[in-house]
Amino acid sequence: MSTILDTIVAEKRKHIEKFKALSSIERFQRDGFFWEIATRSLAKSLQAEDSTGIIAEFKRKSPSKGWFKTKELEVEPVVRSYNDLGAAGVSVLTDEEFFGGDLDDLIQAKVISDVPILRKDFMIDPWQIAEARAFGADVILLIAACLTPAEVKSMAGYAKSIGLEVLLEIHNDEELEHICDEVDMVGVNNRNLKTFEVDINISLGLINKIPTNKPAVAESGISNVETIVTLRQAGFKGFLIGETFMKEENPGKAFEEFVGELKSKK
Ligand SMILES: O=C(O)c1ccccc1NCC(=O)[C@H](O)[C@H](O)COP(=O)(O)O
Repeated sequence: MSTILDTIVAEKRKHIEKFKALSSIERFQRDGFFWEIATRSLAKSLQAEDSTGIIAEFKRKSPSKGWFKTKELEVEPVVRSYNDLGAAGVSVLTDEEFFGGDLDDLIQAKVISDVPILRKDFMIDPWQIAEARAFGADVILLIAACLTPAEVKSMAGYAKSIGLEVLLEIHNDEELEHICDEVDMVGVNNRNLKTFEVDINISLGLINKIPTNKPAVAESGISNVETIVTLRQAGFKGFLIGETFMKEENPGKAFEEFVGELKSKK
């Protein structure tokens, strides 16, 4: 039986074939801005002394929850709040069909912020990595469930060669084999991308198997500060949070209140 991840990846292949014909990797790299846009380090930001560790996410909809607000929800006020009020990084979903995203969201987020920007998408081709760099990303996500270990190594190697950091996402013990030197951070997705089930114990069960030189990021299903305290004690440096903020009328305000509560626990 095919899963949502299979469906997303199949659509992604079609999208890449169509758009690759319009702009090649070489063309992205020839663009005047490609090498000039300075990149920011998420790994460093997560490890800074006073970091909240929160990678706050902007997404308009998700396969598990549908639309959070409207198609028209603007990036600017939400990302400005994330940036100004304590996010260690910002994650921007760029997939249009399943998450309501847009590459323009990425470049807008980069321009109005000074924290590192993660392009969150389903990366299966180096062409998408060049595209991410051209549209202002600092970090890309590689999902182990979509790639072989050899593909992770070569795609992460290409990302590093053009100045991007790599967050590798795993979900189980088998996917630990995808971790390689070229990867900067390891994320554990608490959401089973096949069933949508979310369980924080997935992160807690894998943390001691992640190399200590790669900052670990817990992803998905984090809805309260107590969970962050638990994950931090276990060794996580980063916490990727989307729905908890995006489901609120004012995601920026929800983020501010969350960070206020987190700081009071320190
Ligand atoms: O969120 C989904 O429904 C989903 C379905 C299929 C593939 C990926 C999906 N989400 C991507 C993510 O992993 C989350 O956007 C991210 O980790 C933040 O999670 P959350 O805080 O639970 O929104």
